[in-house]
Amino acid sequence: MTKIAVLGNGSWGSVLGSMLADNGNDVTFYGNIESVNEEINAKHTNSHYMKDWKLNETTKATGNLEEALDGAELVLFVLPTKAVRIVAKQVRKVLDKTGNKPLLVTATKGIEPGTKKLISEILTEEIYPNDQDKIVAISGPSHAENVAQKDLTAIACASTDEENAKKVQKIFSNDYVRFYTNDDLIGVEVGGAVKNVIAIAAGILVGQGYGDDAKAALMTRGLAEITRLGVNYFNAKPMTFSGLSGIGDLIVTCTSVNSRNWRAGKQIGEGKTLDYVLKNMGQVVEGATTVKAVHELSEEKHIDMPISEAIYRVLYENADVATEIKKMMGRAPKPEISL
Ligand SMILES: NC(=O)C1=CN([C@@H]2O[C@H](COP(=O)(O)OP(=O)(O)OC[C@H]3O[C@@H](n4cnc5c(N)ncnc54)[C@H](OP(=O)(O)O)[C@@H]3O)[C@@H](O)[C@H]2O)C=CC1
Ligand SMILES: O=C(CO)COP(=O)(O)O
Repeated sequence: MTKIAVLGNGSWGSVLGSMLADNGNDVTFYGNIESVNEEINAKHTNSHYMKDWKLNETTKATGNLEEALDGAELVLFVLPTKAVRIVAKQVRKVLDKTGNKPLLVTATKGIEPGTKKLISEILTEEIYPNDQDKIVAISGPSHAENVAQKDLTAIACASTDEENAKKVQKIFSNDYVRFYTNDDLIGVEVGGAVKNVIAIAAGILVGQGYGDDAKAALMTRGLAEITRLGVNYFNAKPMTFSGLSGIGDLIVTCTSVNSRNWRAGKQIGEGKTLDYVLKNMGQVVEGATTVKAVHELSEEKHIDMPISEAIYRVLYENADVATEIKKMMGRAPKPEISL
């Protein structure tokens, strides 16, 4: 049995935490909404984030970070990207006081605007400046709604330290979720973060009435630009993008109604504003944040990211969707394969 603190009890946090408790571990959630913590403790439900579903009855929730981290051997970050650095600083204070050095696992998918850092880079900076090896990222095609129903799922777990990736693989795996180790921590995170931007684009195409050919073209060219960013800026391995955290996650997020990013894109394609969509989603739409970081990188490092740039203009510069699609299709002819 491993003592685990799960930071974030939204949709993915509560499902992963419950799954880890099903696997026989001692799980405590840390959440910032007292009513959610109270509901988990009293009824083992989380009705705002996961309707008609029950968590494992051994799980507990608290709004006190020290209590959640007490004796934790593994700390799982499942927060929105915008909250990771804030909470990581608080975690560092507690760990410095107790001397505890747990393994850190991130399930968050995003790139921080401004710093252009991935989640493992934020955790390294804020918690383990000299020990990136103690950080593992889990990422792959996995929606909370499916895993909650014990649907069959496969996820990558990546670390610069093979033993730590294997530890996480062992703790997280069961008969419905299979974890594969991967040594390309950065590549796995890039795929998971940037596919959210492409999923917004996939939703927009559906909202505009386009069909399957358009979706396939978008996903394929989307993967080309994810790979270009990963290899040229982050030094990721190209093969990683053919795996679960690359093409795998892109497929599920661009085709599933469970995807928050796809649903946000569809509404934008139908003419709703980003403000309206974000206010009414009630859950995090990471692609809307990550696209800012991708835009900064594309401009500063001259990395060709035409789909992400079009999404940035639609979301933040009031660009017209139909005009952006026309511009994209009318770009100068080019060969298919180029990094
Ligand atoms: N949902 C899914 O199926 C999957 C999600 N992910 C990734 O997991 C991450 C979390 O997503 P998801 O669970 O869907 O998000 P949700 O929006 O469902 O939940 C996020 C939770 O984190 C809370 N939170 C925000 N800021 C803080 C803070 N400072 N301290 C503590 N809690 C905070 C939110 O509260 P509040 O409402 O107050 O902001 C909310 O309860 C994202 O990066 C997402 O991409 C990855 C794979 C699957
Ligand atoms: O990362 C995910 C699936 O693997 C979740 O995607 P959404 O945030 O779009 O729901």
